[in-house]
Amino acid sequence: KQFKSEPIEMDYIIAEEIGSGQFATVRRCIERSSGKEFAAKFVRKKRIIGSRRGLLLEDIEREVNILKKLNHDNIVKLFNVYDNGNEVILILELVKGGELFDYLAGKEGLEETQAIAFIKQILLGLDHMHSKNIVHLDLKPENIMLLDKETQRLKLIDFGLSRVVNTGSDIREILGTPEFVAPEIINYEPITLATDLWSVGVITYNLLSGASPFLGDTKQETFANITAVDYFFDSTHFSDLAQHFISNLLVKDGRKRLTVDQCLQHDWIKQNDSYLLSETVIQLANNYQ
Ligand SMILES: Cc1ccnnc1
Repeated sequence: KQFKSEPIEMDYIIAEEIGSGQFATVRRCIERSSGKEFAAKFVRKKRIIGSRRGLLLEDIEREVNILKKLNHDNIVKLFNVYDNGNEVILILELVKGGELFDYLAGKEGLEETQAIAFIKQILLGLDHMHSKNIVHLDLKPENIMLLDKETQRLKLIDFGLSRVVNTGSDIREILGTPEFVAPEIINYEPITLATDLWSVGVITYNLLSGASPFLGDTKQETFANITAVDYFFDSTHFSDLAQHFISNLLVKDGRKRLTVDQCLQHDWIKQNDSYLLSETVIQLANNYQ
């Protein structure tokens, strides 16, 4: 038995719904023994083979096994797993600040320093995953949450499509969300760690401009724009450094894209370090006046 079979209500008080997706509902919960808050992700199991509802146990186990391997500030932590027959319930770290998607809504893009701070955290979480040959495959603002409204700390939360990419087993499955998928996904070519870096390019474009570089009126149009790498920097939202960063990620050949390490060393990301350091020095100086 790999998941706990006693009723979850024995150990947790189940509270309000805080998120829901195609196959899962997330509710805030409180651990009875400690009073600590967590997120309980109820993942529906497929009852009938072929039915569109619910996930196969093997797919749920894949997400659990991947989460168990990960331990990083920018990745949601997994604490426990229950199986009540109809659902598998993941007890996860509670992330309360809402989706990056909603934070972006209604804005015409973020200030460059804010976007850099967000992308840097996504890259740090990705660096941890890629160091273990784990690829996310569904990076998008809906799957990135703010820890809380005050701090600007982010966590990657959904590993339902994540895979371990190792030499040999080349995965070729249509996955992910049209706007954010890389050309190799559409062309049914082997998926590599670089597949995530394409999505980082799309998300960066999105954070700076509020727009989506490849979005068409239909899924087919979006796919055509992606495989043609047909996008442009239409407006004043992009500094030269930002354009250089993005255009070295939105590259058709995955082998030619920046790696996570190269992204973290890129001047667009590094420039912010000096900005943050100077801000800190100014704060300290003010405190001593
Ligand atoms: C939606 C969600 C998922 C995981 N942790 N907190 C909130």
